[in-house]
Amino acid sequence: MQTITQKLVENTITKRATQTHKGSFGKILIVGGNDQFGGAAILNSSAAVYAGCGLVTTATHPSNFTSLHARLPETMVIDFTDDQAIKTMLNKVNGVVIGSGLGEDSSSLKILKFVFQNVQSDQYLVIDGSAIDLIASHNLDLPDAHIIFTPHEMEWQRLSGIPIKEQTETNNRAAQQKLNAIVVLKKHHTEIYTNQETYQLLIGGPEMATGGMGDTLAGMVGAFVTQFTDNEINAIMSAVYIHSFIADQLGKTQYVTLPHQLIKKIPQTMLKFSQKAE
Ligand SMILES: NC(=O)C1=CN([C@@H]2O[C@H](COP(=O)(O)OP(=O)(O)OC[C@H]3O[C@@H](n4cnc5c(N)ncnc54)[C@H](OP(=O)(O)O)[C@@H]3O)[C@@H](O)[C@H]2O)[C@@H](O)CC1
Ligand SMILES: Nc1ncnc2c1ncn2[C@@H]1O[C@H](COP(=O)(O)OP(=O)(O)O)[C@@H](O)[C@H]1O
Ligand SMILES: [Mg+2]
Repeated sequence: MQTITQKLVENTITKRATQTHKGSFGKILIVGGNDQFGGAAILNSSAAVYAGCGLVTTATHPSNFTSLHARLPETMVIDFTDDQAIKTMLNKVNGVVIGSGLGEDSSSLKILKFVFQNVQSDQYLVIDGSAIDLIASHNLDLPDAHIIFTPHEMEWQRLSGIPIKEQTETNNRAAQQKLNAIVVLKKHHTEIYTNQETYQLLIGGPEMATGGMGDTLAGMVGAFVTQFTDNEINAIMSAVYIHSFIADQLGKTQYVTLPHQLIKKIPQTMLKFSQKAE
């Protein structure tokens, strides 16, 4: 298992070129946040915007529109049951983040299936939270896309069938190969399984154990893979590293670190890393 190093992150978060515009830094569609879990959509979307994604559109339950806009005027919104609006957005974006707070009822399942039917093979597809559980419980086929799963240990148990106590590198790798997707297995010392290699995060800690912390990471991963397109694996590792790096910094003066506080620190942390590249 290889360690994710600070050097890798410094070399991934490069200085922005001047001859660019918002379309140069990724366009993503976030699909999540039902009427119970609106906070997940807010955290997903905020993390993506603060992590530098050029254009973010959030497909969510309409009851979340006002609170989302009040917290994050930078995002655009659509009703997540509006198939035509979703289809139009899927023709414009280069990445999708689906599942945080999506819920698991029949409406959530319909939305997930519709996105799977319409996502394009060259798009990044980050699958988190409820979407992972829906795939597991309904045995859904995966679409042709650049798929990145972000399960916590229980979600991974549901998806892979491997009980948490048996989630060894060998067992996890076998399940990852079957899925043929990148797996970010979130836990203390998160592990990332790619087709070639396993990477481990050695930073982060229990100050991060607050609901919404994974929703935040999913938004960051979406923003990084669509923005730092030279190397998708380095982009994912950088998102995972910076997420925990900020939490550790905040953890020096706070007993717990809240997802919305972490999100606010993303831009200044990215600047610091971008100034250190060789
Ligand atoms: N503000 C919002 O809108 C929020 C919305 N959210 C959304 O809610 C949806 C449901 O997601 P979820 O993660 O809350 O529920 P679920 O998948 O049942 O997992 C919990 C079960 O797994 C177990 N467990 C074992 N190991 C674990 C581990 N390493 N990490 C975590 N859990 C672990 C755990 O064990 P226990 O706590 O009982 O010891 C428990 O039995 C999802 O769409 C998500 O995006 C949340 O983000 C919260 C903020
Ligand atoms: N004790 C811990 N040590 C390190 N990281 C942790 C710890 N507890 C939680 N985290 C991190 O917080 C995030 C939690 O993700 P998740 O359970 O999906 O949250 P949520 O669904 O509530 O947003 C993961 O990135 C996980 O690695
Ligand atoms: Mg989660």
